[in-house]
Amino acid sequence: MLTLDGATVRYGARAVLDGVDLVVAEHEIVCVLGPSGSGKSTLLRAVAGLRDLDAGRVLLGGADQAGVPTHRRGVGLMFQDHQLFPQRDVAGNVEFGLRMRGVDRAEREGRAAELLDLVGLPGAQRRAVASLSGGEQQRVALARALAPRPRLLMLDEPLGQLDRGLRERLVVELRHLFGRLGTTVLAVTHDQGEAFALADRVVVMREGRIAQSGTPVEVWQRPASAFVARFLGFDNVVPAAVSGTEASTVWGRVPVPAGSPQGDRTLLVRPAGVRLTAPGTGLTCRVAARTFRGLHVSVTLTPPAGPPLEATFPLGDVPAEDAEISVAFRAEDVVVLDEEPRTGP
Ligand SMILES: Nc1ncnc2c1ncn2[C@@H]1O[C@H](COP(=O)(O)OP(=O)(O)OP(=O)(O)O)[C@@H](O)[C@H]1O
Repeated sequence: MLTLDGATVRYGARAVLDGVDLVVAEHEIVCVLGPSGSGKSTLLRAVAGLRDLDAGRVLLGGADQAGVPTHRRGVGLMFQDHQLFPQRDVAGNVEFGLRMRGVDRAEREGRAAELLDLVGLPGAQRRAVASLSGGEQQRVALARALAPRPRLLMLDEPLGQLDRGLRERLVVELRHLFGRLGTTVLAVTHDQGEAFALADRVVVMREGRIAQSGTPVEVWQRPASAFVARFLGFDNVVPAAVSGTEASTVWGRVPVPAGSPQGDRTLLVRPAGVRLTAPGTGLTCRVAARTFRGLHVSVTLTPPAGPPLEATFPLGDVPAEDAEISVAFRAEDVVVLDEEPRTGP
């Protein structure tokens, strides 16, 4: 459906999109994730034809899009800054793209009714945009983007403005809706929870390049690098010398899964992989902080050397603040990252 082939965009001397190769298959939902400024929006704008490439190609359905204007690319856009027309009612907004394409009135009205049903706003045609809640406006924007039946739907921070509860609900609805319609989706977000809930495949960007691409489970279980691990919120990342099923680290010896990469590496220890042991039998740490998080407690530990260690303990099994405790590591929650660590300070 969509192929980016060495896609490059420069501002001055700086490549904000740096030779990106990406393929999105028909019916696939791909979410591009990355920190602010990593080039996510630029990637979408390049695919939409809102920004020309300085090198490389964008192909849609196999056809090179160089010189093809946005409205002829057959893509639907729902962008952060792409607000609804406040002076039009809901139907006027949803039908906008169809009117531009000269679709007759009966068909426009039929399509608008169908889409408003789909997005959970049946019968809202005559409502004023200003009378809608943020979530309802987002649904109307989605119906508007879907109305012309785009071959590719592109979303930039689709749920960015909404509060967390509503976002979590809408993201599940969106995934069902796209599945039902068979829509191919390329979405951009800085919210990893949103990306993981929505996507068939997640693409993590760093400084204009793809740092990792994989299913949500693959990326979550095996971050490709310390950058990706930290971006996902894992802070227990240390250099390690791996030999067999053991690694030597600043936190002492840490068991690693069989078949892990060997030699000088970077190690990720998931917080769930830090467990309490009998006093004196493991790594002695001081409890620096505790944060209650529903069903478990996040605990920051100060080991004798090296960076703080993040652990999660079940409620009821939580050491007191300032206590000295002994911890060991569970191999199944340890990941030896594939990348070679950087040398130097
Ligand atoms: N018109 C422009 N002129 C100069 N630099 C630009 C321009 N547009 C974007 N940039 C720069 O390109 C880089 C990538 O921007 P982009 O908007 O693609 O990032 P992003 O990952 O979408 O970030 P965010 O999550 O903050 O929206 C940024 O450093 C930005 O400052």
